[in-house]
Parts: sequence; C-alpha cells; structure tokens
Amino acid sequence: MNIEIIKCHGSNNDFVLIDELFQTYHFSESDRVSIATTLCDRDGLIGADGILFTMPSNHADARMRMFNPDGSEAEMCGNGLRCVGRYVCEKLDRNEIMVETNEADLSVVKKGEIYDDVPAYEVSIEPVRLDPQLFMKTEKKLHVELPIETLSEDLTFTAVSVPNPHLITMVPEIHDENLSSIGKQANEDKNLLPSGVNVSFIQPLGDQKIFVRTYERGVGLTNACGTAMSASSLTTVLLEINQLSKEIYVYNRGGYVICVVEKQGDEYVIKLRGNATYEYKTTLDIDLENKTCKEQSDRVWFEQEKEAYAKLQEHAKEEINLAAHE
Ligand SMILES: N[C@@H](CCC[C@H](N)C(=O)O)C(=O)O
Repeated sequence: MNIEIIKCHGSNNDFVLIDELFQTYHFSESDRVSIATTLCDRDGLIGADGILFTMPSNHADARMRMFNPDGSEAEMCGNGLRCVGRYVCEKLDRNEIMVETNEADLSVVKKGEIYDDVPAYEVSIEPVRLDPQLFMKTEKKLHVELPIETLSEDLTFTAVSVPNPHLITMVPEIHDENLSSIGKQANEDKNLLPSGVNVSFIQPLGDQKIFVRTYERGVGLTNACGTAMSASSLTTVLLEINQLSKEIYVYNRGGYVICVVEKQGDEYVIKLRGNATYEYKTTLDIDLENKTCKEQSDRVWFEQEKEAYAKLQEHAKEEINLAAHE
C-alpha cells in the first residue's frame, strides 16, 4: 500500500500526518493500528510520537484521529491538532477552521508568529473537566493537589481531563527517572487508572512561566505534550501560581507554547498556541502484514522551517536559563 506522509511536529512532539480527506485511502481499523505501530517505531524507517489521521467530517471542516505508538487511540492531541489544523487551513486556503475530534469540535486559528518566521496556530482545548472519576477509581469528586499513595509517598497530584486523562504534579526540579517510574507505574495500575494516564511534572520558572515534562500514555517520555501543557497551565491557575486569562509561557524539551486559561461560566476553556512545523514529506510503501515499510520517493525537506524552528529552540533555552538564575 502506497501512502503519502508529512512528518511534522509541535514543540518537537513529532507525528506522521496521513491525509484521508483529500486522498482516497481505505483503511480498516486494524490498518490504522498497524500503521501506528509500524511507522512510530523509533528503530524503524520513520519513528514518531503518534499518527495524525486527517479525515472527512460530516459537520466540521475535517476530523482528526490520533494513534499512539502502541496502537492505542487518544481522545485528543493538542500538538497534533495544530499540525492537522495547519494542513487543512492551507488546503482550504483559510486562516480558521473547525476540526472534529473524538469528544468535541475544536477551533484552529492561524495567529501570527510564535517566534521569528515560525507561524503560530491556536487551538481550543475542550471539554476541560475536573471530575477525577472520569478516569480514576476514586470516591473523590475533585482531586486537586492530593496524594496518590500507590504512586508516590511524597508528591501530590491534580487530576484533569482535557478530555484525555492527565495527572499533574508540581516539583521544585524535574528528574526524568522519577517521572518515568511514576508514569510507568500509573499506566500499569489498571485497578486505579483503567484506561491509563499521561503524567506531567511542572517546574515553576517565575511569573506566568513554567517548564513541563510529560510521560505520555502509549509512548513514554516525549519532548512535549500539548494537552499536558494545557492541563498543567490550568493546574497552576487552580493553585494560584499563575493567573486566569493571562498568557502562560510553557517551556518544554522541544521549545515552548503559550497557554491561556479562561473561565466561561463554570467551565474552563484553554487556548494552546504554538508551532506546527513540517520536517519532510515522502511516499511510503507499507506492508501492514509484515509491519515493514520502504520509501518510494526522495524526502522533500522543509529546510527553512527547520532553520527558523532551531532559532526558536535556542531562544527557549536562553529563557529557561535566565529564569533559573533569577
Ligand atoms: N502528545 C499529545 C497527546 C497524545 C495522546 C496521549 N499520549 C494520550 O494517550 O492521551 C498532545 O500533544 O496532546
């Protein structure tokens, strides 16, 4: 089966975008799972944190389905939605579209640049829910900065659904081994978290600035996770570390994004703004039965985008260092 792909990223959370909207592929559900496990494999030809299937919708401009490297499907993907949003905006020659996701139709708006020559896309993160029972076995109606003894003796966690499940923890300093071990344990404990969970550590960096590192369900440690950075921003607002309706700069291993947490009546809505950068495009011949693939054409690289993004990353590193020494 020959498939055209675009390798893209949001904050270096990298994806394979496959167009089922303007192309005529006929994938079965098991094909999508095999495509995800084959193409995301870091020891294989491509390697990625997930697959973005860009599909037709019967009421929105497009539909996004996101599959993790282990073949599981996520309810949402914030960094991925910016990439799908960019792709569809460019195809339709529009600056604003609606994308159907598994639980909501979400807006994507092209909004200036997040850094020199790096166009920004802003996506809505909804529905936002603070009911921990949506994904955790608990009697509690709210789980904000409370312990989960089976995961850690000393840390406290906040449970947020956006609408994929997140556990968020504030720490003075991030240690990957600790995050990884809690992330693994949380995803193995099906009695507590039947559908798994994304686990994030937040390190505060000062006024309206945080650093977030995430152990993603179905992946492991990634450079960044858009829904996790949105849930983390909300957590800092709930804990009165950052302010509502004001930009929060969220730094990560792959760059940074800007989040704004708004309250509309009793509901929270989060806006997530960041890059949607293309790395290259190519055509693959995929053998789904044997889970192998071959490249059918030369890669077409988006060199200028790569160079502009490298400068954003340098800038992010300087900002993190500055904040650490303030
Ligand atoms: N990296 C994504 C989230 C991808 C899904 C996640 N691993 C899950 O299973 O919930 C993002 O940018 O939000």
